[in-house]
Amino acid sequence: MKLLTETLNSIEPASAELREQATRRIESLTMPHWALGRLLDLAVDLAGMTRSLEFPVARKTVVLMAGDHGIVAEGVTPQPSSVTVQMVHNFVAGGAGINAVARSTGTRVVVADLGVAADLSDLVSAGKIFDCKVAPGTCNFAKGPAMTRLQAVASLEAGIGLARRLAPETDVFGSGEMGIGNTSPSSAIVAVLSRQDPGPLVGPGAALPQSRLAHKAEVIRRGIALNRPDPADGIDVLAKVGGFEIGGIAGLALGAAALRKPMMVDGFISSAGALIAAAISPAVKDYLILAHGSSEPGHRTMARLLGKKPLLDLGLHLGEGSGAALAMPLLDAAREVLTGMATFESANVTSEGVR
Ligand SMILES: O=C(O)c1ccc[n+]([C@@H]2O[C@H](COP(=O)([O-])O)[C@@H](O)[C@H]2O)c1
Ligand SMILES: Cc1cc2nc[nH]c2cc1C
Repeated sequence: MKLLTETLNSIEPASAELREQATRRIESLTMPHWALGRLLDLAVDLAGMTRSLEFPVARKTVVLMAGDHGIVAEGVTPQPSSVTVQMVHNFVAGGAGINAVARSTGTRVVVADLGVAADLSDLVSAGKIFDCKVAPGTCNFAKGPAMTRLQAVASLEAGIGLARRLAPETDVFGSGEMGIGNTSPSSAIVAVLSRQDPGPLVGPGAALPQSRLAHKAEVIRRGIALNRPDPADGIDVLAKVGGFEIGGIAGLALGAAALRKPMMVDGFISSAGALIAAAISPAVKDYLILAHGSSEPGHRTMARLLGKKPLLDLGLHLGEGSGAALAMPLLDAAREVLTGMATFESANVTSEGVR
């Protein structure tokens, strides 16, 4: 609890002064007013987060957190839990979607076990993954809480610990996850925090047939009614209906914010982690960038609660951090615009009528 408290105490809002300076600089650059649109909004955000007009974004790290879910016993996913550990091996071997996308954008991928229901000690001792295992899978939240409050704090602190450990070699964090069943806790989290029925917030996840969606929604509805998570207490929501990798993502967001570093949020599950972080510390939102709009239906509500517009809209629903890795080059573009463009004055371009 000490690490969490210390981290929460050191999160400050983004700098209004640096946002203002970035805005003034942009208005002096040789283009019609705000002509590079949301790329410029991104530049202002990054300046405010990092307190610099020459914000560093070169070193990008997606932290891919894996965990298993007791709720799988309720038939909410067509995939067996064993796919989680199989995919962890695939990530380490470089053969997954995230590995391909990350290679193409110069993004490093690190893998952490937050709660996989399998023995990963070989990969841990070979230094291929971080061992942050809280427990081998959550409990079934249709029958009781997914985890204890202590375990929820442990998962948050594991994410904070990863942020701290990777910070010396990271300018921008990206969130990623792998966990068969994890769209169910994610739908539960957005339902609780938006105080809505889960029905419209439930989607196919990893290809659940349309005919099973009503069952999935009913299981989640029952889990919420049974556990009664308190929407005013993010840790309680995480403990009652969350997941270990979701807690890890929330912790990564808190840790990054405390270090004044941006975190690129991937899709549906990552956004559930971001929502937990924001429920614990609203100022964390200043350090979050929403990479893309997931095609899971509940993601729109998540984006609204986070107060963010996704950068990309490509129909992605893979998870793993793939959308976060894909959006990373936009940060380089934002930096180059702010630092590399000529001003009206330096380039001798008439600014009348455009400012
Ligand atoms: O991030 C997303 O937008 C996303 C949307 C749908 C599915 N996923 C991935 O699919 C898995 C969870 O799906 P499910 O159906 O088993 O709950 C998990 O490993 C996620 O990484 C991810
Ligand atoms: C193969 C596979 C890869 C994934 N990556 C993220 N979730 C996944 C789910 C499955 C089933």
